[in-house]
Order: sequence, then C-alpha cells, then structure tokens
Amino acid sequence: MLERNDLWNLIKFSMEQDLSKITFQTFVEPAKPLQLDNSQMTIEVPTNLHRDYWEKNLAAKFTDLAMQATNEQIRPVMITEEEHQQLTKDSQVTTGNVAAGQSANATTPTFMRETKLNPKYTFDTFVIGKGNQMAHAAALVVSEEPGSMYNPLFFYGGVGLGKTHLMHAIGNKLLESDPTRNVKYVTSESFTNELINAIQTKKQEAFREEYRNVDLLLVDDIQFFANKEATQEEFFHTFNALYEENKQIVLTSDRLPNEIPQLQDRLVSRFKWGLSVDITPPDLETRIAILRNKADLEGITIPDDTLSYIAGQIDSNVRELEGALARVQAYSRLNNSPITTSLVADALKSLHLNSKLSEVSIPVIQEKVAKYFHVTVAELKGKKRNKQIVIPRQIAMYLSRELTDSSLPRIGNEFGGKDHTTVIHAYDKIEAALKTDTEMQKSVGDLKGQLKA
Ligand SMILES: Nc1ncnc2c1ncn2[C@@H]1O[C@H](COP(=O)(O)OP(=O)(O)OP(=O)(O)O)[C@@H](O)[C@H]1O
Repeated sequence: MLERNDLWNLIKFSMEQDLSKITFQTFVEPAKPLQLDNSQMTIEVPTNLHRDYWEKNLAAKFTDLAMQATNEQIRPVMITEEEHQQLTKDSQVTTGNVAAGQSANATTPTFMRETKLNPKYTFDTFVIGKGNQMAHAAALVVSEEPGSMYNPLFFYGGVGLGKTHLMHAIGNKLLESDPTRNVKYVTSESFTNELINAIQTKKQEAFREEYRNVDLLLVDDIQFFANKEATQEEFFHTFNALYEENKQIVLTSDRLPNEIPQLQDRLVSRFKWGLSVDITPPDLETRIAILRNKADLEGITIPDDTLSYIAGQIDSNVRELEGALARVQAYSRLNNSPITTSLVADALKSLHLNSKLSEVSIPVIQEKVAKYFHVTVAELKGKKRNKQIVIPRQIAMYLSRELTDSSLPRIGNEFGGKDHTTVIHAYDKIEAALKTDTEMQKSVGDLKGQLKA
C-alpha cells in the first residue's frame, strides 16, 4: 500500500492534468490528506462548499485514479477544517491523548499497531541480512521457547528496520504452534492511553488483569515511556508480574534502555536482564533481496537491474524502500507502462534523493564545522572528550542528521566508527540547547547558512 502522501501526490498530479487550472487551484490545492486506511482516505477541505463540490464532482475521479494507482478501492471521505478540529478535541477528551502525532494524522493503520498482529509480519517474509541476523535468531528462539532463554528480549535500532516485524513474527509463530496462547501486542503510546482511560473510568483492575494474564507481551517503541511517570510505575508492576510467572516480554525502542530520558533506573535494569540486540540498516545486497521478495509477494514484474537501481537510491530504511517500490508500481499503472530503470528514475525524481545527498555530505559538514570552531576534522572523528572538541563534534553530528539522508549508524561510522546511540545523544543535546542557548543558535544558524549556500 502506498503511503498517504505519496498516493495523494500522484492523484493530485493526475488531477492537475485533467482539470481546468482554476478548478484545480480552488478545490484540489487547498485539500489536505489526513489519513489513509485500507479503504478510505480522509481529506480535509477548508469549507462546506469545498466538501460539497468534492463529493459531487471529484470523488468519483479520485476513486478511479486511486484504483489505477493501487489496484484497490479507496474512497475519499471529506471533512471540513472545523470538523477536523472538533474531532481532534473530542479524541483528546476521551482518550487523554494529547501527544503530538497521534491525531487523525497517524498514517499507520490502527489494526496493525493497536489491536492484533499483522499476519504479513512473519519469519517467512523477513529477509535476513548482516544487520538483523542476530535479532532474527533471538526472535526465533523466543518464539519457540518463550519465557526461558531471553527475557525480556529487547530490540533497538533506527526507524523502519524491522523491529516491529520481528516482534509480530514472534507472536504469529507462537500462535501458529499453539492458538490458545494469549499474545498481546501494544505500542507504548496505546499502553499509556489505555492506562489513562482505565484511571478515568475507574477500571484499573480490569486493565491489570488484561496485561498480567498474557503469555507473551509485545510492547513497541518504549522510548515513548520517557518522562511518563504513571505509565512507568504501572509497567514496572506489569513487568514484574509477568517475569515472575516466566511469561515472555519483548520490547522495542530506537535506543538502549539507559539512553531513554528519565526512564526509572529500576526499569532500565530490568530491561537489561535478558538480551538486547540492535538492528542496523541493511547493506545493498539485503536491500535488493528485500525488494525482490516484496515484488514477488505482490506479483510485480521488475527487472534485476531496476531492483538494484532502487536499492542503490535508498539506503536509509526498509519502510522507505517499500514506499519507493509502491510508488514505482503506482506510477507504472497510472502511465500504463512497464517498470524499467528509466520509469523508476522518473517516479522517484520528486523525492529528490540525489539532490539532498549531493548538496550536503557529511565530510563537507565536518570540514565546515572544524573550520568554524578552529579544530581539525581528525579531532571531530576522534575520541577526545574536552569541551572544545565535544561541542563541535555534537554540532557536526546534529547537522549531519538534519541536512543529509544518512542513517544514524552511517553518521556514527563517518565519525570514527561511533555507535548510533552516540549520534542520538548528540542530536538530543544540541536540539535541547537550541531552545535556550543563544550562542548555540548563532553557531548552528551560521553553519546552516554556509552549508546551504
Ligand atoms: N528484513 C526485512 N525483511 C522484510 N521486510 C522488512 C525487513 N525489515 C523491515 N521490513 C519491512 O519494513 C517495514 C518497516 O519495518 P518495521 O515497522 O518492523 O520497522 P521498525 O524498526 O519497527 O520501525 P519503527 O521504529 O518506525 O517502528 C515493514 O513493512 C517491514 O515488513
């Protein structure tokens, strides 16, 4: 399935060709896609008049274009800006959910994240490569002997590298061998929201029952436990209850437990009791294998050299790789032409993959930062920890993450083989300093100006 924005951009592009300029500018340009799930796209428009026009004149065209692009029936659901604001307010009141990014803008279909396991995320569909070999092996062991070897099993690493996939694979495998097992998958955000609901509706006992009676608990993205005292307190007790009963716990995060801000020490130490394994970005061969696997599963015909071309363009994460393939597939359908390397180049052009990378590279950033602070590039890549070097090094890492598409491990590598968590730490530090420290604002502003010039 294409990502919401990707599909929207393709449809918008086709509408622009078909509609008069004035109709396009009046009704399509101000529309905003909010959410895409399997059968509908929710689209926000400024007024009732826009909504009526869409429903009467554009909805059918939208569905046709979406069908051409994805081969699926997707209907547009129009809401006005005012209705959207009201809905967002209502959902905050009922769920206590005020965290950014959890409104109707969420792009992940809720059925995958919050209620059940995604049946597509199995060991069979997971491609093993250097960066995930150990994680895969540990996941397999845990799915065969839950609660005995590695408890908890903790996966960490950058976004879109397969942590959730492996976690679901454990659950799916366990249920396949014994459908009576009680498996619960939850994101840390849903855990928090369910807890808040339970407190508000005085159903804490039921909440505890539900969580403490599982055979396998899968909690995704636990970095969002950061700073959430009540959630951490509750989770601590859930963890203990399950652990004592030898029930398996699997956790994922974008960083190691001790790097999650304000995570209680007692949780950090418990999370380290079992096995922590990192997942690093796939190398070129693995990326090609993932694409080939995906293309086969979807029945897409695509030549080998074209697959290699896509894999060479996108080295950051697997989700983007899959998004690129979906985009290419949609582009080929809309243009009614077979997938070739030149079609792929056209389809991916608007992602500006090369221009972003070639405009600013990590060595250029290192050179500019070193010059600005009168240190050497070797010192930035080295291990010295005095303030005169540490701050420029952290700024250079921050800028590398902001201005290039490089993955965290790749940035770490370019800085003398440092761990990706060091890059996260540097980024967080500079980001926090930029909020209050005027000297930092000036240095980073100057450097950005120089780099973009
Ligand atoms: N090795 C792999 N083989 C096949 N598919 C993969 C592999 N790694 C990742 N994917 C696919 O990439 C997509 C993103 O993976 P996933 O959601 O598991 O990432 P994640 O590490 O949990 O990211 P996030 O931190 O954003 O939650 C999924 O569709 C998943 O199936």
